Amino acid sequence: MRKNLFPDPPILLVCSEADWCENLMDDLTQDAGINNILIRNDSSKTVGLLQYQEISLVLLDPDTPPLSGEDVLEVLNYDHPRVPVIIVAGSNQGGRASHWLKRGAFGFHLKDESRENLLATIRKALTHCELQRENRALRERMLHDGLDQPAAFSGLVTRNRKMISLFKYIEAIAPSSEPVLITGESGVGKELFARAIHQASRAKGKLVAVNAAGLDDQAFSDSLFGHVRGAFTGADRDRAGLVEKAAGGTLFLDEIGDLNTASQVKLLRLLQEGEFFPLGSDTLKRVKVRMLFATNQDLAVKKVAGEFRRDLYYRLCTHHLHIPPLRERTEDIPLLLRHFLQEAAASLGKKIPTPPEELAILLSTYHFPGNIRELRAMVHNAVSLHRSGKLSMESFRRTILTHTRTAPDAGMGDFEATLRQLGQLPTLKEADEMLMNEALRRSQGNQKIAAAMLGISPPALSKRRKKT
Ligand SMILES: Nc1ncnc2c1ncn2[C@@H]1O[C@H](COP(=O)(O)OP(=O)(O)OP(=O)(O)O)[C@@H](O)[C@H]1O
Repeated sequence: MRKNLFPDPPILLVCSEADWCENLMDDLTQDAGINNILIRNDSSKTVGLLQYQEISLVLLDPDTPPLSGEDVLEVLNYDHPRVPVIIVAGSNQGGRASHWLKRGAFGFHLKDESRENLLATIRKALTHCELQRENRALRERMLHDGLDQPAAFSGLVTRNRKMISLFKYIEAIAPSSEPVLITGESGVGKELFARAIHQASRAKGKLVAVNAAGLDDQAFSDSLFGHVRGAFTGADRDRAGLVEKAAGGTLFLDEIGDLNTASQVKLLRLLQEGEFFPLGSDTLKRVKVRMLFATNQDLAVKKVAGEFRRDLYYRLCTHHLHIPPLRERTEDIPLLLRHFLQEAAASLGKKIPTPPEELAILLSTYHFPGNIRELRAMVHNAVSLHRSGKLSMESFRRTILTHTRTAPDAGMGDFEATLRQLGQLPTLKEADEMLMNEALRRSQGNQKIAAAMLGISPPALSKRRKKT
């Protein structure tokens, strides 16, 4: 069976010291799972090879004959500017780091230095290349309209432009192994996005989801990394964790903003090194798994407050999707309404009810703190109450009215703040008129809905409008 090769495309090692090359290859395979390396002991073959073979990065010993290291580096930088070159030099080059960096090398290491530093630079260069590749793919994708894999997004109902751009972004980054952070208010569809990323990645492994909320460090480590027999009371046999179950696939960690600080350290190690210790074991395990994270909290604020590690924060943000709340994409409401009417009717074994035309308008006036989950619940509730004829708007009205009047975040704080900033207040008559106009604008001219928003009856609204 063909082994999984990493990285893909390979690393090119240009060096004529065969023993050193072999040692380095062993170390890279053991310490970083790097098993795709080409070796050339003749520097004149380097440039030619890159003409027909894609290469991730070049490790160049500048003393490899017959060309000078400076010449090879110059040609590589000129002809293949996207391929980073790391100089790995003999001790005769000690103290010449700035010489090589000024000439465009990505990094400089002496052969007899610790491997750890070299490994860190290689990892950095590989990430750099991957991000560059994704940026190019992203740019190309933005220029094209359609989606390559519409099936991956079939569960996400939308016609909003921002959402479609997010789908395109996902297609561009789906093949990458970098983490993705999905943010957005509760109920906007973060889990559905995680599923779409997994599907678009065409990964062979499974999608495994875990919720980090309420997990202490022991529960987190046990869930993710598993344990060995005797690790704690009751651990009567070895048990694999979710990371292993997701190997070759995707691990989706929801509510990442709630992760305790001890677990944050372990997660960072998993992300950076792909390594972890099962509970009670001192044997490192290594897996390849794509990691997705979701939260409805502002991680930047948590980072500043010292509740979320800075290094982990920056690692998570490599790719970031922010899903807009439903109130910012009201054009989706009619589509979602139809979708959930069909879903609810099917699950309740009823005929799909016809909604009144003004239902979508009523819904678009509401701020939906619970987003799509809230809309779904409203529709399921209305369909379960429905007997025959047109769908009644009553249950929708009641929910909206209750939430609008009682919600602490119904926008009244903003309104008061705006009022305080006004130099001159409007007269009561002017304020009356402005409010009525705004309600009618939001309700697309529907008097009944506008009146409900203002807390008066439709005849009262009509009377007041005649007076102004
Ligand atoms: N665009 C959409 N089309 C169809 N259904 C959707 C869409 N977005 C969300 N939903 C549905 O809304 C509900 C909530 O979605 P989901 O669980 O993905 O939200 P979330 O952002 O992960 O929420 P939370 O932050 O509370 O975990 C689910 O039933 C989901 O199927």
